[in-house]
Amino acid sequence: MKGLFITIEGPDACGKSTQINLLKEYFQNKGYDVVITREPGGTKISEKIRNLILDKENKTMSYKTEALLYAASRSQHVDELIRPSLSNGKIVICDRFVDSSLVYQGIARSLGIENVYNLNLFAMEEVIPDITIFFEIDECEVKRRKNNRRNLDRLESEKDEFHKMVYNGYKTLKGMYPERIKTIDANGTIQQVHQRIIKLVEKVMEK
Ligand SMILES: Nc1ncnc2c1ncn2[C@@H]1O[C@H](COP(=O)(O)OP(=O)(O)O)[C@@H](O)[C@H]1O
Ligand SMILES: Cc1cn([C@H]2C[C@H](O)[C@@H](COP(=O)(O)OP(=O)(O)O)O2)c(=O)[nH]c1=O
Repeated sequence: MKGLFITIEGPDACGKSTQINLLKEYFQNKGYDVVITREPGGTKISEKIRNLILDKENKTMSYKTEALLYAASRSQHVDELIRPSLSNGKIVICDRFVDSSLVYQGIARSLGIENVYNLNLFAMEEVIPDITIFFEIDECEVKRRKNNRRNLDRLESEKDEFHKMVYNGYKTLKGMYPERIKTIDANGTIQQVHQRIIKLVEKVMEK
């Protein structure tokens, strides 16, 4: 039995983890076995790689190194947690996955979508999300939500221009993979956004 692999994408602080927790409860109440996880991270080794990448002290890290580390973290995550969970018929909900690399490293860091995709194909092999939910949100609302946080990591501290490239990058990706990547309006209250996600997910599960 094959499970369901859902990934959540969007700009920093758009509300992904808040919604992932609600979605997990929703599925559990329906009796499903759910695994929630995140990238970079999700396993002990991948979390160590995460600390290395996001540490503000590592100012001289090259963009290529960054892309390779994200892919290394993903490879471990897929082999140790995601693939086995899906093989056991579980629903896996992951906060960011390959599309973050395509957008942040491929587009915003200008390494090229194709280059970044190829090295991630090596990392993920056949494990591609069944559905990717992209959180579309007003720039001002993201800033408000970000202000609720005290410590910004190395990538979050990038300038507005970088975050604009990320946001537009997601729109480019959506054009490339319209069947897999679905957009939801992430403005509004936590409950409003949750209901929009449920609607979308129910449609996917009907198929
Ligand atoms: N719909 C919402 N309206 C207002 N604030 C929100 C909403 N969703 C999340 N937040 C708040 O915004 C901040 C970032 O949310 P979080 O879920 O951590 O985002 P992400 O996982 O995308 O970084 C948190 O302080 C969270 O409580
Ligand atoms: C998974 C992944 C994340 N990232 C970035 C996006 C975020 O700025 C950061 C992860 O931080 P995190 O705190 O997990 O995300 P968020 O701010 O959305 O809650 O790493 C990449 O650049 N490439 C990737 O492949």
